[in-house]
Amino acid sequence: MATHVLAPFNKPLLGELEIPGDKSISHRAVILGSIANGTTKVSNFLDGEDCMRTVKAFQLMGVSIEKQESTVIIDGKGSNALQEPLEPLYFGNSGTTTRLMLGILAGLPFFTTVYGDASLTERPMDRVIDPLREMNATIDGRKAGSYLPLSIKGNSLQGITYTLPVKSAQVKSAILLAGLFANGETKVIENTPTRNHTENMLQAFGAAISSDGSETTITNIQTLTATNVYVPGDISSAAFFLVAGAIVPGSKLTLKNVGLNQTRTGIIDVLLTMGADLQITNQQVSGGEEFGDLTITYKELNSIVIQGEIIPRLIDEIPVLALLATQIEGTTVIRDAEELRVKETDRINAVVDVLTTLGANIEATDDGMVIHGKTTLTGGEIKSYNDHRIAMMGAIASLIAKDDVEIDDDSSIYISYPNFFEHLKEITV
Ligand SMILES: O=C(O)C1=C[C@@H](OP(=O)(O)O)[C@@H](O)[C@H](O)C1
Ligand SMILES: C=C(OP(=O)(O)O)C(=O)O
Repeated sequence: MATHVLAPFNKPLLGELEIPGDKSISHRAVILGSIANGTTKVSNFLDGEDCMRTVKAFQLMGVSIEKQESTVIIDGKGSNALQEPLEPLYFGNSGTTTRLMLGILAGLPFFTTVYGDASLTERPMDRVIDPLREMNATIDGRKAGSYLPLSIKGNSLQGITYTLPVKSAQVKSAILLAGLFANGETKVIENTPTRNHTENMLQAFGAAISSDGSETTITNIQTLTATNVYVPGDISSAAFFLVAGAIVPGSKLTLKNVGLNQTRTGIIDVLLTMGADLQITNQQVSGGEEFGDLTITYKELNSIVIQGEIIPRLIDEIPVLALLATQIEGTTVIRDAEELRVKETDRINAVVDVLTTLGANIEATDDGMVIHGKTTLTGGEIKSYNDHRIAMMGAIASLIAKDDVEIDDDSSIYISYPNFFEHLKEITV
């Protein structure tokens, strides 16, 4: 537990940052590299706690995975070479590890038990377990198999057609990964598009997958072929510094090599609709994933309503977008974001609590929040709720606060952005 006191800064933020690798893509690179045949080299891998849970899980199943700084080398020998782990798999705080691994473990011919920390233990897993059971998976656990700890007895799986009842890329991914081991065709239909990194990476590893953006179909081809993966910077991490640049007068920040996959760029659309001065340069593509440099220059913004299809494209950015809204004249409304209630904490309540403590005018609704700006933020003692995105939102708020902001515990930040405070220091000199 590490308390962190941040003094107000209130001077322009200037500089250039290389944002660490994307968390979602890093998880998927380890998963597919571990079940493929051949050597997968993953560069710019996110060395965060969550992604290391995925690495450790495969190491316990006998896969050789070596890490040299931000490069990870996976010696894949195909899914048949995976071994029954001798101990329960610990997934820490990582929802992505848990849900994607359930899709893999359901089709492997051995027994596994999985568990997590207090937060993960309260997050719903029935959203993944229900469709996997339809595919003939044998999964059991607490509350009729809806919550961790869980046990999984690998089975021969059957393909299904499944329409997602929740807007979740983790659920979609779990079903598609199980589809790699299933007989026949597995089809996932989503009414609102969610991040498509699993589909892109399965394609890059040679899977038999096709997608029109709302219907994705996969068939079992027995083997995936290793390929090298470059992980672009995580736009969900870049979001903290995009907002920092947008709320501190006089700032100009460039964020290099940030992932620009269209299913993730909701924050860019929101900033542009609000009238931000945001430039995108050096656009490139690798492994089906777009990336480029983002430059944000401070400018007064307009309040807007954020709702509907854009929500899954910025779901993890909502805490810091709420902070942004406190610095905009008028009322910003966020709707259709009920998924925030089942993240690392109930992020609607956590955001409202933290920003209210700092003097903002913000109300929670069932599926979002309403923020009336512009308010001067005071300092104060805030709770991080053990949630990395809440802790980082609080740290960014301190830049414009009138007094010190004390975060009760900043250790969760290692989950997704281990060098966050170094970056904050770099631009506040
Ligand atoms: O698939 C992924 O990598 C993720 C999907 C999202 O969760 P849901 O699928 O639960 O919406 C997101 O919030 C999470 O940080 C990462
Ligand atoms: C929700 C998140 O991650 P996960 O679901 O993997 O715990 C997140 O990183 O904001």
